[in-house]
Amino acid sequence: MHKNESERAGAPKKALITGITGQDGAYLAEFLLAKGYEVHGIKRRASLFNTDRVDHLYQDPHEQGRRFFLHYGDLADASNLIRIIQQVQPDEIYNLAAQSHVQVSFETPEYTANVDALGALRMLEAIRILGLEKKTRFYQASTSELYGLVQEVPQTEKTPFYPRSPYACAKLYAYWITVNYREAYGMYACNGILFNHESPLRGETFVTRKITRAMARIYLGLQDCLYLGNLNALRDWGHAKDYVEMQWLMLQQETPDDYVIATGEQHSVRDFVQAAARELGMTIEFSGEGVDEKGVNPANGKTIVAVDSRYFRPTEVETLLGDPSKGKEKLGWKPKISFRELVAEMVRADLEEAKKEELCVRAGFCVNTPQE
Ligand SMILES: Nc1nc2c(ncn2[C@@H]2O[C@H](COP(=O)(O)OP(=O)(O)O[C@H]3O[C@H](CO)[C@@H](O)[C@H](O)[C@@H]3O)[C@@H](O)[C@H]2O)c(=O)[nH]1
Repeated sequence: MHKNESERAGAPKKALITGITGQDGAYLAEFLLAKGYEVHGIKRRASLFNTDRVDHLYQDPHEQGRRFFLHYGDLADASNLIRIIQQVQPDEIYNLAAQSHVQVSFETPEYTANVDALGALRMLEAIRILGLEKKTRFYQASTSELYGLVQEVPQTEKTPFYPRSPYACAKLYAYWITVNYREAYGMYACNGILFNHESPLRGETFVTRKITRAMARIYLGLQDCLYLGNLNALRDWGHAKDYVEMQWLMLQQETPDDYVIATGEQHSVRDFVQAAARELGMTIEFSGEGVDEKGVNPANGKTIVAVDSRYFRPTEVETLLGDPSKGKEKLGWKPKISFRELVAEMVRADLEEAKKEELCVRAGFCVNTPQE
């Protein structure tokens, strides 16, 4: 495996993670700290802390031998990125920050392009401006959304792209600029084409977390109904914890390359709802086919899942299925956590959250939890 300057000098390797407060950032930071890295993360300034996912990694600035550092920054701010990279002198950069919600990108296309497309360019340019092309390895969080209107099943590193949202169009630029800087300047830059990856740390408005959170709340009587969009959408869902290992592996090779990260297994949104319900011992039925179908609880005849067209996208990605053979062969990687285990873990975690909420409600503390 590749050894760099820092390791040869006996110092810990340094990693810089953009998007460290997100799901993947948190798992990756934990993973790299366990490997002995010094980990630096960039977080955006907000009026709330927004560091819940990495709070357990926080080290008091007065402690000696700290290996975890957070810096204020933003992918829209080039001079700030240059300053942080100059200060940290990272061996590896993981560019995970993004406006990552596909539906939201239809409402904020320009912002999404600025952060997701130009943000990647700003990072690559910063490395070049600082003359770190030979030192700093770069990972770009690319996405299966690039395949959009799929041209081939399953999708591999060679499948043509057909983006279907402002988000995917921005990510298409980021993918190609990463390839271009690799070819033009000999940089060690890689794209991980990640299929959907979930966990209890997933944001609440992505469909899996929305489902597990709602089912747990319905189970405890805190919510009546779950409104969803396209129940027929098919996704290749893996566990985020498995996928961050692959992100790291990509930067440890002799030569840089692009890889699909996926499970090779596909399920529909409807399957996910049913799997979550099963974990809670709830049986729901979807009556009839088509978009107006309703999930009914046979125990009391109540509708617990209903379709709301508000969640339909102007252009939908109907089906995604990845072929991770290249990563398996070249990097010796394979996902360890099954679909069933993923759903079970998410449901368990959300049931714990819902129980806390129930306790507050019963004790008279009114919490108005959003149900988006
Ligand atoms: N969010 C959401 N999606 C819904 C809903 N109902 C149905 N869906 C469908 O569920 C599918 C998955 O939606 P998301 O969980 O929002 O994820 P995504 O659009 O596939 O994008 C995620 O995965 C990409 C990797 O392929 C990532 O690149 C992207 O950032 C995001 O994490 C989509 O087809 C969406 O239309 C709903 O109520 N909410």
